[in-house]
Formats: sequence, structure tokens, C-alpha cells
Amino acid sequence: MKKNKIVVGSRDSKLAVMQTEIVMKEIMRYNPEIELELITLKTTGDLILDQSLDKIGGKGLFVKELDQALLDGRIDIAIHSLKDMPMEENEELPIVALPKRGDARDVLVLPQGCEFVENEDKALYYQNIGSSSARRKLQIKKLIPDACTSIVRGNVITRLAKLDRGEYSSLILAAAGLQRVGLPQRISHFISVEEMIPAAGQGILSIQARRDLDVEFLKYIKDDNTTYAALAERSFVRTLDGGCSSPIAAHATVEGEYIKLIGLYYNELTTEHRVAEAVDRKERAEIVGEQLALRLRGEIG
Ligand SMILES: NCc1[nH]cc(CCC(=O)O)c1CC(=O)O
Repeated sequence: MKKNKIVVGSRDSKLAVMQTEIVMKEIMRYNPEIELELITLKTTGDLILDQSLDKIGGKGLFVKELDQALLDGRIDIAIHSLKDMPMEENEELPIVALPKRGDARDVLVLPQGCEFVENEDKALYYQNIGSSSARRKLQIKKLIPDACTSIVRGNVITRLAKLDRGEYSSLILAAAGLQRVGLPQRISHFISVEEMIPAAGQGILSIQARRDLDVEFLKYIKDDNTTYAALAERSFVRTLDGGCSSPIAAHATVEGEYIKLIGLYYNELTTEHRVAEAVDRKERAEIVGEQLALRLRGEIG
């Protein structure tokens, strides 16, 4: 179905709306004839803030309400952080376009007024790091064995407020989130993707649509290399089927004809983890993800 008015759905957090507006601007740039309307919805993930996401049902919580709005026809497309989308796609509601990836790195954020100084004793920053992500916890402990973490929930703005009130000594957040809410100055230190492998899809926005929508208008905002990277990262995680509380991490980069995927696998039973990488032709992105996952699982049982 081809339409000249598109209703765009978003979660109602500041980050979600800013991200949706980025995508809407791109759509308008290439399709000045299309009228766009934004609708925001509260999601279960935004309403339950006192429990760790892993415990209350994981990623799906941020997309369920928007899925329903798409199915009901209240919205035509939904904009999400790809990182928040379940690995199994709903056939009726496919991901139809991925714009060019933003910054995929995690960053350390210090309380307002504190400065991260290289080569200085940073024990103070690491004594109470706010992060509920098993992926971030495992990797920060690997980098800084003395680091202590505690649970933090809520959207990016809420987390920063808690940090500045002194509830944490630092936070680990996604660079892309801070940049997109207009707070890049809150980034105290970038952690490289090798030091802390990002979540699959981190820094990527995703456009989801009803299956019957004509999505021709999105063709100019799709990015091929981003799509290959997303395929590799998500097939890695899907193959490991870790459940949401597993500290699985995956990051792919495309250069020329080749894709490089680096993945972290954690075995819940043995509590061992391992990192490995694979390089292949970019068209084989999905297979690369699957093979790296099988290899890592085989190696550590
Ligand atoms: N978990 C929530 C979430 N989902 C997407 C982002 C940031 C934007 C992105 O990674 O694309 C964030 C915040 C964070 O992890 O710091």
C-alpha cells in the first residue's frame, strides 16, 4: 500500500523521540511530498523502572506497544534502537530499513564537574558504576578487576540525574544515546569497541513497518554496510540464543568487500567467557555471525 501520509510511532522517552526525529528529517529530505505525523506511546519497559530489565522480560518490553499500534494501523512505521529489538523478527512487522550507523561505542560518564584524566588513579570512578547490563558488567570487570557495579534503570536523562545526585560514581552508557539527546559533552571517556564489545545493533536505528506498507520511500535512507553489520551481529546473538540476561556482545565492521565480526560468548553453566573474531565477504554476514557463534559455543561447551 502506497501512502502520502505516514504516521510514525515512537516510545515517548527523550532519546526515542530525538532518534525518531532524526529519521523523520531524513525521510522528509528525500520525500518532500510525504506528510509525516509523530505519535508517541508509553511502553511497559518505560513504566516499570524499579526492576532490572533482565528480570521483567527483556527487550520485548520496549517494542510490544508499538508492535500493536502497527498491527492496528494506528501507526505506519515505528522507529526503534535496533539494540532494543528482539532477535526474532515478527514476519508481519519486518525491519524495513536501517539508516547509517552512529557511534557504536560505550562510554564512561562521570558526575557533572568531574573530569576523566588519563594516567591518573581512577579507582574513585570505578567504585560504584551504575550499569544493569550483564554485558557491560562482565567487560568492565575484565578491564578493571576492582570495579564495582550496581543496578540503574530508567532512561538516559534519569540515569544522569541519579549520577549527578551522587548515587553512582560513574555510568556506562551508549555514546550514540548521549549524542542523540544533545549531551555529547557528558561523555567523559570513550571505551573502544575492542575493550568493551558493544551490544548487537548498538548505535543503529531501525525502521519497522507493517508488511503491506509500500516502503519505496525509505530506499534512500538505507545503508548497506550498516545492514551487513546488523545481520552479522544479530545472527551471532540469535544463534547463541542466550536469553536476555546473558552478557553476549557482538560488533561488526565492513571495509571494502569484507566484514569483520567480533563476538563475546558467555557460558552460564561454567561462567567462562571467550572473545573471538571472524572475517569473510560481506555478503556472508549472516553466516559469519552464525559460524562464529557455533565456534565459540563449541570451544567452551
Ligand atoms: N538500553 C537502552 C538503550 N537503547 C539504545 C540506547 C542508546 C542508543 C543506541 O545504542 O543505539 C540505549 C541507552 C544506553 O544503552 O545507554
